[in-house]
Order: sequence, then structure tokens, then C-alpha cells
Amino acid sequence: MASSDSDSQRKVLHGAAGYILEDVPHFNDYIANLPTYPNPLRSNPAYSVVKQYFVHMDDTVPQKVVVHKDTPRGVHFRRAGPRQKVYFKSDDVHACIVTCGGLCPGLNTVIREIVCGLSYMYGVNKVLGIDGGFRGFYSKNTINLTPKVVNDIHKRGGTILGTSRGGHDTEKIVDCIQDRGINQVYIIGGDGTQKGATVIYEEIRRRGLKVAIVGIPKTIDNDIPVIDKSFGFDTAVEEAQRAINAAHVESVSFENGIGVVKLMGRYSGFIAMHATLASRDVDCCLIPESPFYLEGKGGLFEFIEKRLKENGHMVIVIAEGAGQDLLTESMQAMDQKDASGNKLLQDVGLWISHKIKDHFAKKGKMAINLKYIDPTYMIRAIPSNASDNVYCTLLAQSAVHGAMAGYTGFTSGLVNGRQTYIPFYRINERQNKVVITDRMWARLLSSTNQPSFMRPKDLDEVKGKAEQSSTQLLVGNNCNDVGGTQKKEQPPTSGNHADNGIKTENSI
Ligand SMILES: Nc1ncnc2c1ncn2[C@@H]1O[C@H](COP(=O)(O)OP(=O)(O)O)[C@@H](O)[C@H]1O
Ligand SMILES: O=P(O)(O)OC[C@H]1O[C@](O)(COP(=O)(O)O)[C@@H](O)[C@@H]1O
Ligand SMILES: [Mg+2]
Repeated sequence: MASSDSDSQRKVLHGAAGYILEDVPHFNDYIANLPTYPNPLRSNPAYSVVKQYFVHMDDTVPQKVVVHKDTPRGVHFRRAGPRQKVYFKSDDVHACIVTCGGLCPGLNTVIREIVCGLSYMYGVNKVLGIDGGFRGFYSKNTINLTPKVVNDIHKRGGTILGTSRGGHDTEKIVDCIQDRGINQVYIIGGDGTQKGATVIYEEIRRRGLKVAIVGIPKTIDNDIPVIDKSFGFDTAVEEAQRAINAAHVESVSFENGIGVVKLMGRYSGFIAMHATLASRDVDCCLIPESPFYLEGKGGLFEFIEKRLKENGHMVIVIAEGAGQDLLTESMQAMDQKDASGNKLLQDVGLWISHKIKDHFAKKGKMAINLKYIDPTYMIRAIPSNASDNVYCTLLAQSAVHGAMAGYTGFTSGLVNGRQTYIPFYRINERQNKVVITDRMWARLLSSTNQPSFMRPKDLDEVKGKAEQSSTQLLVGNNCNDVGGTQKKEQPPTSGNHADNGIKTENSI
């Protein structure tokens, strides 16, 4: 993102022993003399018995929990939860909810829990659903959301509100918010959506409106940084097991059987990595962060031949963004984008299946039986599992508490197992990627026993970047570069060897 108003409005507080709080904006930052009210939860029988129910104003959560004896305390985020005082009277709240981007298990649970949280905890009755993503603000009718309407929606996949890509028109969206008298906006979506939420927040602030803009991170790819993981991710990994099992059954039932499974992951291979680690039936996992090649010594074909000779069958899991550089080399480059500006990827699963078949069709090679399974939309269209449902509930309730307490311009997110409020700029600054020099990828390699498929020059490059980035991380830990000069993300270059995902933080 280009430098914006919020860059100069970052709230970074420094404390003793290198403590840093990357705080989120509050109405008080740009509106003077706002009245406050006692939190209605004080007299709620469910909460009044809870000891220390209200979050202390000094409670913060560290971004890094692994520390050394002499390292500074580092970056912290504001702990989420209810505050003693709120900035809205229940009757004055007019909230709305919008879902944007691709589907993800748990969207309906988040919608349900925002509506129920506002109603049951804060006595708020005016909640609107925006139909069909950002463009729904100015081009569609709204839906009245009550606890009754949303009662059992968590049992359904998708989003009852509908979603879309593109259509983000900041002026029109903020005009609509203003015209309708909406004062809390809950925006559920991925990296693109959170950027959209940021510009809405900036325009709201520019107009001096008392409107809370709250993001709830949604991404099946787990590509949002800072947070431990995104909701729906566990459900997706679980569902992917069914496709991997099917590929395994097919492959063991035929001589030299090969099962190829494509999983989602545009720039981040988390689903493929975790589905592989969970399954134990996968012989080879290919992700966008780890370059590979097909022909010659140490290449994929050599490994397939070896595995088939050893075991007589094999399963390959490939993330949709893996090997895109190879595809563009061998196919005519397509530079198409979706309505949000995301690059449209070519079907790597189909491509690799053809390549493997062509290779083994050559004279003197063994005959193979290859089955290609593409469950990508199946794994994101299902309802969330039990643990994701709990996670969605916490995210939604935290978002509601934050908005009621007058915070704005933040994303509700789990950091080291605690609910926090994260400033938008931290969410937007980079994509979360699998770090292939980290232990998790090493665990995967040792579980599948696959080679790293890296040419010596790729390996040197990756190692070099890892060393460089660990130095950068140390600088980041010392926090000399937070609060103003932290590097902005480069445009994604999927499959590019120079973009091996070395600089990320959360690896689940
Ligand atoms: N840089 C941006 N500024 C404003 N709006 C954006 C930006 N990037 C994406 N959006 C909007 O956010 C919405 C969702 O983005 P998209 O990339 O499709 O999905 P996701 O949020 O899941 O990553 C779309 O309506 C898109 O127009
Ligand atoms: O075909 P669609 O609906 O554009 O979705 C495909 C994309 O959506 C995703 O599932 C998730 O992307 P977002 O969360 O950024 O929307 C990607 O893995 C995939 O490339
Ligand atoms: Mg996205």
C-alpha cells in the first residue's frame, strides 16, 4: 500500500526495558469531549460474577514469546476484551457487517456472534447485513440481522451475506455509512479486505465521524501476518484429509499409482504443509515458497521414479501457487487478474499431472496410473469445525468489545493465544508465508523424506536471505524500525525464486 494518513497517525508507546506498545486508534484521538457510559455488562448476570471481567487498561500481549535473557521486551498489542466504560449508549448503536473476498469456513459463525454479542452483551438491536461485499454498501439492499435470523447459520458453509471481489469505492462506501447513520462497521475479510477497511477508516477519520471500523481477519490461505492463524484454517486442513485419503486409496490400488491433490494457497503453502503433516500418506508436498524443478538430478521426476520403485505408489500434494514460474516458462504467460487485482493463477495441478504423464510415457520409462484430485472449493465451502467455531466466537466478541470501548481502525486477532487489537498497518504490511528455513518445513521434509528440490544456487539464495532476515528480525525485536520505518511489502511474485517467504513471523 502507498503511504497513507495512518502512517503519520501510528500510536507507538515506549516503556521500560525496550517495551513497545503498537496501539490502535481511538475516537479520543480525533474527536474531543466524547461522553462515556458504564459498561452494561456490569449488571449482566452471566458476567458480573466473573472476577476481573473488565480488561485492565494496561494489559498488553507480547508479539514474541521466545526471548533471551538480555533481549528487550519488544512489541506488544493491546489486549482485547470489555472495558469499564463504553462510548456508545446501547440504543444509539447502529452496526453493520460485511463479508468480502473468497469463502472460508466460519464466516457465518463470526456474523452470528457479532449479532448475538451486540444484542446479548450490549443490548444493541440495530444490526444491518451488507449484501455481497464492499459493493453492497452502495448497490444493494441491506438485511436486518437479529439473533433469531442468525440463530443456526453457523451450521452452514459460505456467508449468508454473500461476498465479492472488487467494487471497493471508498467515497461511496463512506457516504452510505454516513447517510444511514451507521456507527460500527464490522468488516470480515482477508488481506485485500483489510486494506479496504484501512482506507474506509482513514476517510471516516478525515470526515471526523464517530464510526468504529473493525476488521476481522479471514483467510483460508493463512496469509495474514501477526496473528497465530486464521479461522477456518483447521477446518480446511481437516477437510483436505479426505482428498488426500482418496488419492492414497487410488494410488495404492493400481500399479505405480500416483495421486495428485491440489490444495489452496495462492502465495502461502500453509494448508498444503499442514495437510501433509497431518496425513502421513503424502510422499511429496510442493508449496509456492519452495522452488522446485522437474528434470535431471535432484528434480521431481527423479524422486517420483525412486519412490515408485521403492513403494509402488505415491501421493503428491501441491499448493495452487507452487511452481507458477515453471508454468509460465512452459505455457503462454497469462497476466489476468480477478476483480480485486489478485493475479489469476493457472491450474498447477492439471499442469503437473500432464507433465508427469508425458515424462513416464517416454520410451523405456515405467507405466504409471495417475489420478488428479482438485478439492479446492470443497475445502472452503464447508461449515467450520468445533474448534474454529469457538475461535470465531472469541474473535467476534473481541471485535464487539473493542468497538463499544471506542477503539477503531483495528483488526481483532489472536496473538500467542490471546485476543488482541492489532493496528491495520501491521496487518497490511506483508503476507504471512511458510518459512522454509524454519523447523516446521524441516519437519515436513523429514516426514515425507522428499528432497528439498533446490538447485545449489536457490539454496544459497535462501540461506543468504534467511541470515539477512534473522538480522533484520533482531533489529525488529529491538524495535528500531517499528512505528514508522518498517518495510512495506513488495508486490507478490509467486513462484519467483527471490521470494522464498523468509521474512514472516507466524508459522502456526
Ligand atoms: N488495496 C486495496 N484497497 C482497497 N480495497 C481493496 C484493496 N485490495 C482489495 N480490496 C478490496 O477488498 C475486497 C476483497 O479483496 P480480495 O483480495 O478479493 O479478498 P481478500 O480480502 O480475501 O484477500 C474487494 O472488494 C477488493 O476490492
Ligand atoms: O476463485 P476465487 O473465488 O477467486 O478464489 C480463489 C482464491 O481464493 C482463495 O481461496 C483465498 O483467497 P482470499 O482469502 O484472499 O480471498 C485462494 O486460495 C484462491 O486463490
Ligand atoms: Mg487475499
